[in-house]
Amino acid sequence: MNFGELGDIGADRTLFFIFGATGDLARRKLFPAIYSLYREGKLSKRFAVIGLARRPRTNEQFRDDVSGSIREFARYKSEEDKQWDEFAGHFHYMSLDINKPEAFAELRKLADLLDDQYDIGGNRLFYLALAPELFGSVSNNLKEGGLLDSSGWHRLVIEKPFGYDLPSAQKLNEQIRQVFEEDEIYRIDHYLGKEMVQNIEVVRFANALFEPLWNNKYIANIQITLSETVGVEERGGYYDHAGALRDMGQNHMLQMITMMAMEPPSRMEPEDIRDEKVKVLRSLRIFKNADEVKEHVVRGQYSAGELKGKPLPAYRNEEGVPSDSVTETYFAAKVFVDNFRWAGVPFYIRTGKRLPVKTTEVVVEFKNMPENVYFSSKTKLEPNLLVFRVNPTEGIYLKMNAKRPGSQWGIVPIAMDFCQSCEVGINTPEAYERLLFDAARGDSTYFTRWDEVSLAWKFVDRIESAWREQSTDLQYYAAGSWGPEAAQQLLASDGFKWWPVNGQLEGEVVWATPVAGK
Ligand SMILES: NC(=O)C1=CN([C@@H]2O[C@H](COP(=O)(O)OP(=O)(O)OC[C@H]3O[C@@H](n4cnc5c(N)ncnc54)[C@H](OP(=O)(O)O)[C@@H]3O)[C@@H](O)[C@H]2O)C=CC1
Ligand SMILES: O=C1O[C@H](COP(=O)(O)O)[C@@H](O)[C@H](O)[C@H]1O
Repeated sequence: MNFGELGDIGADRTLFFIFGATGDLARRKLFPAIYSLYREGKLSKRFAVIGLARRPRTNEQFRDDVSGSIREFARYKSEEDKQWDEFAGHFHYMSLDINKPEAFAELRKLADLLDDQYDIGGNRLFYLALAPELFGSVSNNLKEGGLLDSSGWHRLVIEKPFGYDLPSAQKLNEQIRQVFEEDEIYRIDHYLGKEMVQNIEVVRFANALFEPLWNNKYIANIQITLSETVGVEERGGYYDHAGALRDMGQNHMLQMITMMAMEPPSRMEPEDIRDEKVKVLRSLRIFKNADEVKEHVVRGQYSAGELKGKPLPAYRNEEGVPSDSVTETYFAAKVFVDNFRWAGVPFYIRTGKRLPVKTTEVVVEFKNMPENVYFSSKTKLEPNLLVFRVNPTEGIYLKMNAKRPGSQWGIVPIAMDFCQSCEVGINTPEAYERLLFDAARGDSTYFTRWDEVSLAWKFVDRIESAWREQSTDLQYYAAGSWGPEAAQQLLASDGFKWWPVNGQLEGEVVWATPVAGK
């Protein structure tokens, strides 16, 4: 299938500063992303990367690290790359302790040198792949060290978590705002870099089929599932401090709600889109008290269980997790967007570790047709579903009712299941590629603005404070199961159910993805 030209504006000349260049994020995501951009010709040839961390490394050692990371994680194979040495030559390393401001004067010298060598024009992108506690010091030291005196643009890209709650996020924001303007700050939420999350807007606003129905007259509910099979891996310390609501809810899940619920922007420009997303967050119903939280939010923690015959430990026995932890590894919630379009439509969201499958899906369940005379009493009419398959399979699934072939009035559910990842394969950009590309060309659409972040924290803080009051609400679920039973009840009490993820529904006839040339 031919998906045509991209039509994107290329990235500007850029000097990338990767703080935390010896860390996990740089290795798994950032170096491979830079490589893909280079291979696809999206990066200007006039670029350089300075890797920064405390560990000593020569340029050669650093280039070996980068090469290893690309061999392991990139979607293009470096072995087949005749230009590899040319690419690797753009990478430089400097050992630097962020807590030592004097090191930044040295960094400036290196930056000015590379700026001249690669004719970068003073454009600087500072990527902080670091613990958030260091964000303030880096920003300040960049300024004091003269790194922001170059003639081009300066952009700060920062990773989540952006704070622990609203007060800590405000403090963090004040620190970086002392140095950078809001429009120079690119806050990463990697879900916004995912192809199918970006596709939500297009499917909504480019199809006469959906937008007229996109409201409380025709939509019964919206379901968002982010399920993971993994536990907390090596991040027990961080995770136990955060929990599922802060780790996934405050950012990825609320962002997906905004994409589903926003009004059409006046233009497809970053600020117009972000303005509409902010309006959704302003319309989120904040639960009034702990009882309301209890009624609308389920939280759980995994106990020992198994998946595909493999025994799995309880969360409390994971490395770095206290044996008496009451941190949630799962939550499900019924959320309301109290505005004209969405009044009365529940948004059900759930996420958890150690669930049976890894998947991210957004399901739109349309209201059912009246069971009028046309339908025989024997026929159970299923609601229409539109599913955005975000991760790991990317695609769009649409379920309808049709006449059962050969019958008189029999009805059979049929589905169109478009598998984008099957079609596009290796050409699907990974989220970090998209986001690095956007940051380097100054497109902030898929980064979160401060007002979005602060409103999301306001919503989350209310739930967190209720949980602190009622810590006994934590429910246990066996690792490898779909979470606490109460999460099923959340929907059942409204006459709904969670739709199965990652697969077709029982009894339906699927129209496979049309394949080019067939
Ligand atoms: N890993 C992931 O998949 C994801 C990570 N994130 C976020 O990205 C950030 C980085 O995560 P991750 O890469 O996993 O973390 P790591 O712990 O793997 O890496 C941290 C990096 O920071 C460097 N560092 C620590 N202290 C200093 C210092 N004083 N001066 C200079 N460098 C320092 C370390 O290098 P050295 O010890 O050599 O100084 C290392 O390169 C975190 O905020 C995390 O929450 C967000 C989403 C996903
Ligand atoms: O931000 C995070 O996301 C990952 C899941 O991301 P995905 O792209 O693999 O779906 C999650 O594992 C992690 O806990 C969280 O910090």
